[in-house]
Amino acid sequence: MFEAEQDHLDRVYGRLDRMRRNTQSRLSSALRNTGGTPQARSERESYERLYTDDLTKFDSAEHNLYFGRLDLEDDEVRRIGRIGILDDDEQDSTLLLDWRAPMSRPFYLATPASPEDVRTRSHVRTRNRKITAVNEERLDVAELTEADSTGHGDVVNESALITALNAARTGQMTDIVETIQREQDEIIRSTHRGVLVVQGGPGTGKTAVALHRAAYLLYTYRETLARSGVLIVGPNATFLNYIGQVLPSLGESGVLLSTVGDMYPGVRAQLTDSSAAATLKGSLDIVEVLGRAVRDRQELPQSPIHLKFDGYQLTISSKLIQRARGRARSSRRPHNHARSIFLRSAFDSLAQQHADRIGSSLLDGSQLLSNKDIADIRDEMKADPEIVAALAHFWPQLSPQVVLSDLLTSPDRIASATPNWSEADRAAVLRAERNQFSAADAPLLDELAEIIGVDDAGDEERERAQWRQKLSDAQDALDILTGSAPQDLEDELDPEILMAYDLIDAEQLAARQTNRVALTTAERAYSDRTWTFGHVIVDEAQELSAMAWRMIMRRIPNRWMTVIGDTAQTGDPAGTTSWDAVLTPYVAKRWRKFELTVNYRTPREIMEVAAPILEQIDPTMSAPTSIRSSGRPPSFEQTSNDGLAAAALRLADEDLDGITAIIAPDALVEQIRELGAGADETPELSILTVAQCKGLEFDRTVVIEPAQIVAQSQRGWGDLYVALTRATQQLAIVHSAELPAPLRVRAQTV
Ligand SMILES: Nc1ncnc2c1ncn2[C@@H]1O[C@H](COP(=O)(O)OP(=O)(O)OP(=O)(O)O)[C@@H](O)[C@H]1O
Repeated sequence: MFEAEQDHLDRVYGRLDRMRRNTQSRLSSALRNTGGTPQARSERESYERLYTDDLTKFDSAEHNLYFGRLDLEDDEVRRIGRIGILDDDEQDSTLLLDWRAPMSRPFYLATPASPEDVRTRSHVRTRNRKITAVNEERLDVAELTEADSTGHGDVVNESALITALNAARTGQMTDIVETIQREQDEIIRSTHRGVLVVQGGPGTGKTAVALHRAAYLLYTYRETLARSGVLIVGPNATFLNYIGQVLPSLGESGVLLSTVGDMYPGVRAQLTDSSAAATLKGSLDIVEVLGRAVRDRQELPQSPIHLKFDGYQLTISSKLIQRARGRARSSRRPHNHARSIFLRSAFDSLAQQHADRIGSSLLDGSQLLSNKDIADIRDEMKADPEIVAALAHFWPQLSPQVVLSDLLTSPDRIASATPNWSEADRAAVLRAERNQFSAADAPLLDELAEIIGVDDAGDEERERAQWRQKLSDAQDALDILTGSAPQDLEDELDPEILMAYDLIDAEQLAARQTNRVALTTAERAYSDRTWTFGHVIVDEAQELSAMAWRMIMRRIPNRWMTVIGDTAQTGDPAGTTSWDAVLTPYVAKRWRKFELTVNYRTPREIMEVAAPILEQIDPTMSAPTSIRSSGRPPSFEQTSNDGLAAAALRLADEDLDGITAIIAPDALVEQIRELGAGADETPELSILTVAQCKGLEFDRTVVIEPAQIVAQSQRGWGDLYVALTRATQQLAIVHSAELPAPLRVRAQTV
C-alpha cells in the first residue's frame, strides 16, 4: 500500500510540475505579446490573469496535495486532493479528485454505521512529496472503530482530526479539507438557494465552514458565480487577514473579502465610534434622520432674491422655490434625480414672471407673448450662470459623503434632523473630523446614496478618489520594486539593463491598471456600489447592525446567503441576539437554520470555565461540546490593580511553544502595551481588546480583569465569553477585582 501510494504521489506531482511548466510558458508568451488593439490587449490581460491564478492555485495546493483515499466495496479506488488533477495520458485518467467533487463526499460522510459503499478510508500523510504515513480505517467492521466519541454526530477521520487540532497555531487560519466533519459538510454543500443561517458556539468551525462553502459554491456553480462573485463580510481587517490565505480557490478573482466599514466604494473606515454613537447609527430610526438631513438641504430663501435679466428685475421668492420644491419632492425620486424637476418648475415660473413683466397687454393684461416666446426666455435663463447658481443653492447637487460629514460635524444640522432625540444622543454622534468616517457610517453613506441618487457627478468624484488611490498603490509598488532591486549588484549594475522602474512611472502604471477592460469580478464589484453578488457570506453576523443588514441586502437581491454567527458572542451594542429579528424583514420565515455543536478549538477544561458565562447570557443555549481535553485546567491569579499588566506579561512570557494573546479590557490595553514595550510586535504575542480578538485563536491566552470586561459594555457577558474561548491549549486569568460570580465558582473548583 505504502509503495503503491508513493508511486501514485510521484505521478501526481509529476503531472503538477508539467501543468505548472505549461502554464508558465503560456504566461510568458502572453506577457511577450505586447501592443495590439484594445480588444487584443484586454484578451491578453484576461489570459495573464487566468494563468497567474492557475499558478497560484498550483503553488498553494503543493503542500499535502493528496490526502485521502477511498476503497469502495466494488474495488473502485478514489484518491482525493486539494485540487482535481487529470493525467495527460490517452484516457485523461483521474489522478486526484477535487475534495469538492460529489465523488469525494463519502470521504467526509462515511461512518461504520453508514459506510456508503466504502470499505476503507485512508488518510494519507505526506511531507516534501514523500508519503510519511497511511492511516487506514475499516468501515465495514463496525466494532473496530469507536464511533460517536463526543455524542454529537460521528467523528470522521478521528486521528487526523485530533492531530490537526493539537497542532500549534501560526496566526493564519488553515484549511480543513482533510478533516471536514459531517455536520460541517452538510452546510458546506447545502443546495439551499435562500438564506442559510449557521448558528454555533465558539470554535465550532463556523469560519472554516464559511470559507469552505465559498470554495465549494465557486466550484459547483462556477458559471454563475464567476460572473457575479461571492462577497464574504467579516468583522475587521485583522480577521480578514487571518482568513485571507485559507483556500487557493478563493483567489482574488471570484471572492471579495470586506468589512462593513469598507463596503462603501471610495471610503475606508478610519474613525471609531463610541458605543452610544454606534447604537444610534445602527438603528433603523436613522433612515428617517438621513431623509431629514437631505430635505434640510432643500432650503427656502429667507428673503426674496433679486436678479437682473435682460435689463429687468427678476425675483426668486420663497413661494416660487416652495412650489418647485413641492413638485420635485412629490416626484418621489432621489434628490439628485429630482433636481431637474425642481429646476424645470423654477425656470418655468421665472420665465412666466419675466413674460408677465414684458409681454402683458397694457389694455387688458393678457399675455401677448406666444408659448414659443416664453420657452425661448426659459432657455435663455437656463444659460444664465447667475440665475442657475441662485437656484442651485436651493436644490444643490449632493454627495453622500458631503451630506453625512456636514450633518455629523454641525450641532445645528443634527438638531434639525433629529427632532425626537435627546441632547445626549445628539452629542454622542457629533464629531470634529470632517470627511472621515467610521465603520458604522458606511451603511449610512449607502443609505444616503439611495436617498440622494447616485449620479454622474458622484461617479466622477468616486473615480477621482479611486484614481488617487491607484496612483498611490502604483507608487508603493514601484517603491517596492526599487527597494527589491538586487542590492548586492548595485555598484556594478549595468546601466544598460533596464529595470521596471526605469521604464514606467506611477502614473503610467496606474493608467495601465485603470484602462484594464478585464477587471476581475472582485475588482469590479469593489468599486461599484450597485454591484449585486451571486452569493453573500456573512461571518460573525451577530455583530451587524440593522443598518448594516440593509446595506448588505442591497448587494444580494436574490437573497442567496450564508449567515454565520453565534448570538451568544454578540459584542457590538448595535448587533443582534436574534436571527429572527434581523432576517424576518427581508425574507419573512423563509430561512433555514443549521447548528454546529462540536467545539474543535477550546479544550474541555477551558469550556468548563466558560460555559457558566453562557448561562448568564442565555440560559436556553447550550455550550458546544469540546472534542478534546488538554489536561491543563485554567489558572487563576489575583494581584493588585497595579500589578495586572506585569502579571499578564510574566504569564505570557513563559517559555512555551506557539502563539499567545493577552486579552484585556479596553482601558488597560495601552498600559500593557507600554509596559511590554514592543513585546506584542513579535508574532508570538498579541495584546488585544475583546473586539480585536473576535474570531481569532491562539495556543494560549491570558485574560485580564474579567469583571471589567463585563462592565465595560452593554454586551459585557458576550465579550467575556469570547475572550475565554480563544485558546486552543491553555488559559490564564489575572484579576485584581473580585471575579464575576459564574467564574468565582469555577475558580474555587479548579
Ligand atoms: N473539521 C475540522 N478539522 C480540523 N480543524 C477544524 C475543523 N473544524 C474546525 N476546526 C478548527 O477549529 C478552530 C475553530 O474554528 P473556527 O475559527 O472556524 O470556529 P468558529 O466557530 O468560527 O469560532 P468563533 O465563533 O469562536 O470565532 C480552527 O482552528 C479550525 O481550523
